[in-house]
Formats: sequence, structure tokens, C-alpha cells
Amino acid sequence: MTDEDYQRGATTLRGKLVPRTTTDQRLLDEHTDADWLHTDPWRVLRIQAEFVEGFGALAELGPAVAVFGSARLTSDSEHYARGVEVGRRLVEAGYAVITGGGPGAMEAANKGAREAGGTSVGLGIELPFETGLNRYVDLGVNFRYFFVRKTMFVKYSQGYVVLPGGFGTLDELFEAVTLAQTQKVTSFPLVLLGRDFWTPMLDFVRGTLLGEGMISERDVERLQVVDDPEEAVRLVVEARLP
Ligand SMILES: C/C(=C\CNc1ncnc2c1ncn2[C@@H]1O[C@H](COP(=O)(O)O)[C@@H](O)[C@H]1O)CO
Repeated sequence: MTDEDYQRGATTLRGKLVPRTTTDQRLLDEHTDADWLHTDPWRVLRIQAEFVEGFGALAELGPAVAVFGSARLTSDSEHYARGVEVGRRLVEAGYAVITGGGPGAMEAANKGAREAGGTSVGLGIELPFETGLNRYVDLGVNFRYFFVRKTMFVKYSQGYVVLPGGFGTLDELFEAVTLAQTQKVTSFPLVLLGRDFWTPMLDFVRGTLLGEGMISERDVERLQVVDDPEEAVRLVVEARLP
């Protein structure tokens, strides 16, 4: 066994991990089964294809804002009504509206955008149970991988408006706030819509996360909470002004 580095693309291998054959050998040698097709490195091509599809579909979208929130909101809830209004007002302010393309809050924002005559985008995700794109999506892209889809939300929107939601919504919100904190995105408004719902979480953020020194005052300020869809859109618009 040798301690010398064995370079396989970006990967360095040493000791017992140094392979006995090279990539070229394995490529050119005869294969008697198709197992290699199902390995992770092969999957990278699919992942790459999803990025290409997404970038291609959204390249000419123009200014857009993503709206997130629970997939389980029903159309009779006040949050759903706010979702419709925020979708409409975003279009009136000159934005396309991007959602996860599913039911609940996503459907509400797409509905508002469509009814206002704007561009209504749904970035769907393959799930073990079929939900499909909601009927108010005019430009839809379906993804296999959550992380590819999440890149599209951040890359093609100028900010997020976040309605009440569960784990999926919190995941999208906290990814964005981390990207803002680490300056991977700059000038990225994050507006939480629904004071009663979000206040206990903001109390935790301020009381515990800030209180224990895990985040800074500036980080707390990254999350703005409002009750009124009009105010939510105003905050998004103002963040864009020079
Ligand atoms: C669970 C139900 C439908 C699932 N369908 C979804 N379609 C598209 N996107 C979804 C779906 N579920 C979650 N998401 C993503 O997460 C966010 C909402 O998650 P939450 O846990 O409900 O807050 C949402 O913004 C999507 O991006 C019901 O039939």
C-alpha cells in the first residue's frame, strides 16, 4: 500500500482507497451487467439536466418574487385570501410570481398572479404521492431534486413573501435567511405575512437565538413581519430601490 495521492477528478484517494483500475479501464472494459447505470456518479447527469432545464425555462422571466406557505391551506382560510391578494399585488407591482406549484398557499399566490394577468410560475417537485401543478400555473417546471428546485427559487426571485406553513415553508425561509446572513445573496427581502402565526417563531428567534448569542441583531432584522399583503409588496419593492 502506498501513501501517494491518487487523483480522480476533484477527489484525492490514498492508501487502501487507491483503486486497482483506472476510470478509463472501467469505461472501456466490457460490462456484463447494467448496475453501473444506477450509481450516484451517473445521477449527476440527471441533476445537471435539471439545472439546464430550470435555467433555460426561467432565464427570461424578468423580476420575480417567490411566495411560499403551507401546501395544506384550504381556499376558505384567511391566509389563502392573503395569498391571492399578494399574488395579485406583486403582479401589479411588476413582478412575476414564483411558487412551488402545489396546492394551498402556492395555489393562492398563483391564482392572484393569473387573475391579475401576470406571469404565474410553478416549480413543482416529484413526491411519492401525485399532487401535480395547480391549475393557476402558466409556466411550470417539474423537478426531481429539492436542492435543484431551491436553487431556482433563490436565483430567479428578488425576495420571498412567506405565508404560514410547516416544515417545507420553514426550510425555504431559513435557507434564504442563511444565504442572506452569509452574504450569498444581497438585498433579499424576506417578508412574513401573518403576524399571529409568525410572532411565536420571532419571539424564539429574538429571545433564544439572539439571547443566546447564536445570531446578531442584524440577522433578526432580516425577517420582517406584516399582516397586510399591500405592505408585504411595498417592503419587497422598497428593498429594490437604490
Ligand atoms: C402535502 C400536500 C401536498 C404536497 N405538494 C407539494 N407540492 C409542491 N410543493 C410542496 C408540496 N408540499 C410541500 N411543498 C414545498 O414546501 C412548502 C410547503 O410545505 P409545508 O410543509 O406545507 O409548509 C411549499 O412552499 C413548497 O415549496 C397536501 O395535499
